[in-house]
Amino acid sequence: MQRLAPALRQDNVPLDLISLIKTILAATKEISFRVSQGHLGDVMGSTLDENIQGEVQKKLDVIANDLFKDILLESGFVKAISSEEEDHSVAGDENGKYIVSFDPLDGSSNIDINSLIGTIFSIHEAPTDIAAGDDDMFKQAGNSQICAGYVLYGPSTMLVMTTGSGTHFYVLDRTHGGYLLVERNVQVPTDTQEFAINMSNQRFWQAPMQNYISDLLAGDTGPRGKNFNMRWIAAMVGDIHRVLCRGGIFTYPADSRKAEQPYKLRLMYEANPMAFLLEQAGGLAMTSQGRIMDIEPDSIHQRVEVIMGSKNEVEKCLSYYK
Ligand SMILES: O=P(O)(O)OC[C@H]1O[C@](O)(COP(=O)(O)O)[C@@H](O)[C@@H]1O
Ligand SMILES: [Mg+2]
Ligand SMILES: [Mg+2]
Repeated sequence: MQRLAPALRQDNVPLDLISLIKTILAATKEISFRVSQGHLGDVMGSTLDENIQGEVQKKLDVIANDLFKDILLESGFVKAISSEEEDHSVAGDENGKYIVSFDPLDGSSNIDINSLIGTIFSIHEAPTDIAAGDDDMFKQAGNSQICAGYVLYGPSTMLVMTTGSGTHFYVLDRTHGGYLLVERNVQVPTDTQEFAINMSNQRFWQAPMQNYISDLLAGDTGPRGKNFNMRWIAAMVGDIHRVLCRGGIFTYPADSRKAEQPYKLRLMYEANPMAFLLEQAGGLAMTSQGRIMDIEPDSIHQRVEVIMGSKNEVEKCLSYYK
C-alpha cells in the first residue's frame, strides 16, 4: 500500500501543497482518536453558543474547529482560513500561498448517536492582491480549487481526496498512524437505483423535485419502469461517500421552510469540495440552474441547492426542471 506523500508526488502535487495537506491530516488524526473515544473523549453534547448559521454548536464542532484553526494558522502555508464555525475568515501568514475553507465537523446531528461524521476541506491559491483576513479572497469559484477532500470518521477513518488527477481513497492505518492509498481513480457508476434526500421536507420542495421524487417512488409501476431504494445518513460526508462507492443521487433541493433561506448546504466548504471530488470521479454536481463549481461566490457562508451523483441520474433529475 502506497503512503500519502509518494501517492501525491505521483500526481505531481507541489511539495508545499503536500506539506499543507499533511498539516490538515494531522488534525484529522487527533479528531479520529477523540471521536473513537466517544463519551470517554468528552466530545458528546452541545455548547451554549450559536454559530453564524444560527445553529447551536456541538462540543465537537468547537473542538475540531479550534484544532484545524490553530494547526493551519501556525503552519506558515496558509494566508487565511474560513470555517463553518467562524463568522469571518481568519488571517494567517501574509506570505502564505494557500487559503483553506473547511467544515470542521460535518453531520453534527450524528455526534451524540455515535453515527457517521466527517471533516470537509477545500484549498485555493491565495490571491496576492488582497490582505489576509479579508473575506473577499475566498470569493473564488469551485473550478479554481487545487485540492478538495473529506475525512470520514466511520468504522475505519477514510480520506477521500483529489488534487485534479482523479479521486482517490485512503485509509488511516492505526498501526503506523499514516494514511495509505487503497483505491486510485474511483469512478462513480453513471446509472443508479438509489437516491438520498430528506423526505420529511417533501411538501416544501418546488414542483420539479416533487415530480422527480414521486416518479422514483412509483418505481416499476411508474414512468421510470424500475424500483429505487432510499438512503439518508444525515451527514453529507456519509451520503456522498456511498455515492462514490456504489453510485446514487444525493440532493438537498430548495425548499420553502424559510423564505429568506431556501437552501441548506454551504457552497464553499460543503458543495464545492464534494463537486470537485464527484466530477473527478466521473459524476455530476449541479444546481437546477447550472454547474456548482461555476458559481461565483458572494459570501463565505453562502448556501446552494445541491443535486449530485451518478451522471445519467442527475441529468434525469434536471430534465424535470426544463
Ligand atoms: O438535518 P437534515 O435536514 O437531514 O440535514 C442533514 C444535512 O445537514 C448537514 O448535517 C449539515 O452539515 P453540518 O452538520 O456540518 O452543519 C449535512 O451534513 C447533512 O447532509
Ligand atoms: Mg456540514
Ligand atoms: Mg459542520
